[in-house]
Amino acid sequence: MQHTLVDPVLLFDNEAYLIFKNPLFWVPVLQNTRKSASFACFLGCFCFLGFIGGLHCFLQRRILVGSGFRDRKKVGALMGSVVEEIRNGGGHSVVDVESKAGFGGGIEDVYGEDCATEDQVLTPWTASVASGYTLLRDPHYNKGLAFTEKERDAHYLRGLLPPAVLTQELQEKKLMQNLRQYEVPLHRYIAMMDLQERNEGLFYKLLIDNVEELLPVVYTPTVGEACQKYGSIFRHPQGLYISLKEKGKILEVLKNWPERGIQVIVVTDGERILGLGDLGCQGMGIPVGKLSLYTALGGVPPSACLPITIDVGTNNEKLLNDEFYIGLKQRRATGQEYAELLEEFMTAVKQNYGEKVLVQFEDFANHNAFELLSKYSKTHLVFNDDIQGTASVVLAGLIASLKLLGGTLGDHTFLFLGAGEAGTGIAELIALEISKKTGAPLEEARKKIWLVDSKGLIVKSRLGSLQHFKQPWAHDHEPIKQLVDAVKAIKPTVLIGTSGVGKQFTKDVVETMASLNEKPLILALSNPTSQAECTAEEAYTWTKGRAIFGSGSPFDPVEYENKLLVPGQANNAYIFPGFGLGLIMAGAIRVHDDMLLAASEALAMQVSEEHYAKGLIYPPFTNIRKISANIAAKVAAKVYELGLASNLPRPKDLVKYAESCMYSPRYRSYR
Ligand SMILES: NC(=O)C1=CN([C@@H]2O[C@H](COP(=O)(O)OP(=O)(O)OC[C@H]3O[C@@H](n4cnc5c(N)ncnc54)[C@H](OP(=O)(O)O)[C@@H]3O)[C@@H](O)[C@H]2O)C=CC1
Ligand SMILES: CC(=O)C(=O)O
Ligand SMILES: [Mg+2]
Repeated sequence: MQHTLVDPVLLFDNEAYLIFKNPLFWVPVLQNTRKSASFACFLGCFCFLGFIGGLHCFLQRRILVGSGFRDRKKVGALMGSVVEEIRNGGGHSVVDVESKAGFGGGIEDVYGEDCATEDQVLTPWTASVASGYTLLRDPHYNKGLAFTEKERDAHYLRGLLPPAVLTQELQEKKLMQNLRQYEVPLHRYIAMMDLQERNEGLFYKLLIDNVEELLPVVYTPTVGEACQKYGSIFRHPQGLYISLKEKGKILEVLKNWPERGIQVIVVTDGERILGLGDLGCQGMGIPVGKLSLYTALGGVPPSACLPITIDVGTNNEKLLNDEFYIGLKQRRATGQEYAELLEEFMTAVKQNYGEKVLVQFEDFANHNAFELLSKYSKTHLVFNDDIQGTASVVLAGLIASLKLLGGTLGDHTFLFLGAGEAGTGIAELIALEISKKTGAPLEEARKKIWLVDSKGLIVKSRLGSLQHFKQPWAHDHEPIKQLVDAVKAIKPTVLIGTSGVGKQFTKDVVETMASLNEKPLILALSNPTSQAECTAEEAYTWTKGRAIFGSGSPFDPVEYENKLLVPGQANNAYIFPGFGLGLIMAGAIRVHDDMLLAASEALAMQVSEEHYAKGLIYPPFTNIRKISANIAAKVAAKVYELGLASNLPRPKDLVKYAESCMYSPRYRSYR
C-alpha cells in the first residue's frame, strides 16, 4: 500500500525524525547534515510505510528534519525541501510517496499533486520548502535571479530559474524602471505589494533606496485609494484579520500567525481610514503600509511586525452592498460587544507576546480612539499614532519653524480646523511643551491654542455639548461659525488643518493669514491628497510666496516668481518608526508623553541650515533611517531616564545601538 507523505515539519539540531503528533512517537532516523537528514527521512519513510499506513487513520504524521532554524516558517521551509527531494528525487532515487491513483474514485490528478476526491475531506498538509520550487515562492528567502550558481546547486534551483545571475542592485534597477512605466499610481501600489509577497528583501531595498519616490506609493496618498478598492485588488491576504466571528478564540488566531517574535503590532478597526471615513475590513492597507514603514524607515525587522485589522462590521453602505467586499457584511458592533472584543484582543496580545510588544492603534474613529488609549496605556505598551505620533511630528515642525518665524512657542497663537484625534492631540502636546518650557500651568498654556470643529469655534458656551477631548479647548469667546471669521478674530500665527475635509483653507482664509503674518505657517495635514485643506500651490500663491507650508500627503515643489518653494511633508511617518524602535530597544513597558517630546526634539534637531534656506521645517525623507536612529536614541534615553526600561544595562551609545539593531534588506548568502 502506498502512503501519502503529509505535513512535514522540521526539527532542530541536524536530526532527522519521523514524528507523530504525540512526541512519544517521534522516531529519530539519522543525524548530521540537512541532505543526509532528508535522505534519512526518505529512507525512514519508505521503511515505515506499512507501519505508518496502519496508523494513518489514527495519527497525524509528520516528518521532521533538523537544521537549527527557530521559527515555524523557516522550519517549515527547510523541511519542505525534504519533501521536495523525496518527491522529485533530489539527486536520489525517486520514490512516489503519493499514490497517483489517489484514494479511489477521485478526479484524475495528472500532476500527482492532489489525490483527494472532490467530496472526500482531507487534511490540508503544507510542505513549505526552503529549497527548490518553494524557496522561490517564500518571500523571506527568495532572491529571484540573484541566487548564485552555488546556491542554485545547493538548493535544488537548477532549471527553475533562467541562467542569468543578477545582483540585487540590478534587480532593483530593473524594478524601478518597471514601476516608473506605470502611469496609474494604484498599479504601482499593486506592483509593490506583489513584490513584497514575492521577495521581501528586494521590496525593502527598493523602498529604502527610493524612499521619496516610493513613500507615496505604499503610503499616503495611494494607500488610501488601495483601501477604497481593496476588495477588487485583493490578491494575497496580508496581516491578520480578527472579526467578531473570532470572539472567544482570538488567542488561537494570534497563534496562527507564522512568526513568533512580534515586537510591533499596528491595529485598526477601519472606521476612520485617513480622511476617507469608514472602510471597514479594507482598512488593512493601513497597518500593512505603516508596518512596511516601521521596517523601511525605522529598521524594525519585517518578521517582528504584525498588521491586524479588527472587523466589527462597517457602516459604509457602499461596502455593505459591494459583492467584492472582503469584510463582515453587517453594521458596526458598538458598546459592550465592541469593548469585549477589544478587551479579548488586548489580553490575548499580552498573553501571546508578553508585556513588551508595542501596540499601535491606527485610524480608529475618535469615539473609540481616546478611550482605548486611555484604558490600555495603563496596562499595555500602547501608542496612538493619530493622536500621539501626529502630535509629536507637528510639534517637531513647530520647534524647527521658530528658526524661521522667531520667538518661542509660547509667543505664537495656534488655530486648528478640526478638533478630533489629530487636532486635540497636537494641541495638547504643544501646550505641554509650552508649559514645560515656560513653567506656566497647562491650563494657561492651552489659552494660546484655539480649535474649530464642524460647528465652529470651540468656546465656553458650547461646553455642555462638547465631547470630553474638546472640553479643555473651550475658551472664553463669542461663538464663530466660519473659519475665515475665526482667523480674523483669533489672529493666529499658525493655521493647522486636521479636519479630514479637503479645500477648507480657501483663498479668503489663506489671504487673511497672509495679511496677519509676514510668514504665515500653514499646515494642511489631512490625508490623502484629496482631503488636504489646501494644496502647496494654493498656499504659496495666495500668500505671494511667503507661506511656510507643510502637508500630510506630499506635494511637488512649486515655482513662484522664479523661486522654487519646497513644501515639507508633515506626517507622523517621521516619528512612529523611530519612536517604536526606541521603545523596543529600551524594552519599554509603557509610553509616556515625555517620550513624545523627546522624539519631537530629536526630529527638529535634524533640520539643517540648508533645509531652512529652502523654507523647510522637516528634513527630507532621504535620510530617514539616520533620523529614525536619532529619534530612537532620544526616546530610548527617556525610557531609561523614566525607569521604564527593561533592557538593561543601558547601551552607552544609543544612536550606534539603534543603527546596529536596524534590519538590512541586503540578500544573505545561503549555505
Ligand atoms: N499628517 C498626519 O500625519 C496625519 C493626518 N491625519 C489626518 O487628519 C484628518 C483628521 O483625522 P482625525 O483627527 O483622526 O479625525 P477626527 O474624525 O477625529 O476629527 C476630525 C475633526 O474635523 C472636524 N471637521 C470635520 N469636518 C469639518 C468641517 N467641514 N469644518 C470644520 N471641522 C470639521 C470634526 O468636527 P466634529 O467633531 O464636529 O465632527 C472633527 O473635530 C484625517 O484626514 C487624517 O488623515 C491624521 C493623523 C496624522
Ligand atoms: C497619517 C495618518 O496616520 C493618517 O492620516 O491617519
Ligand atoms: Mg492614521
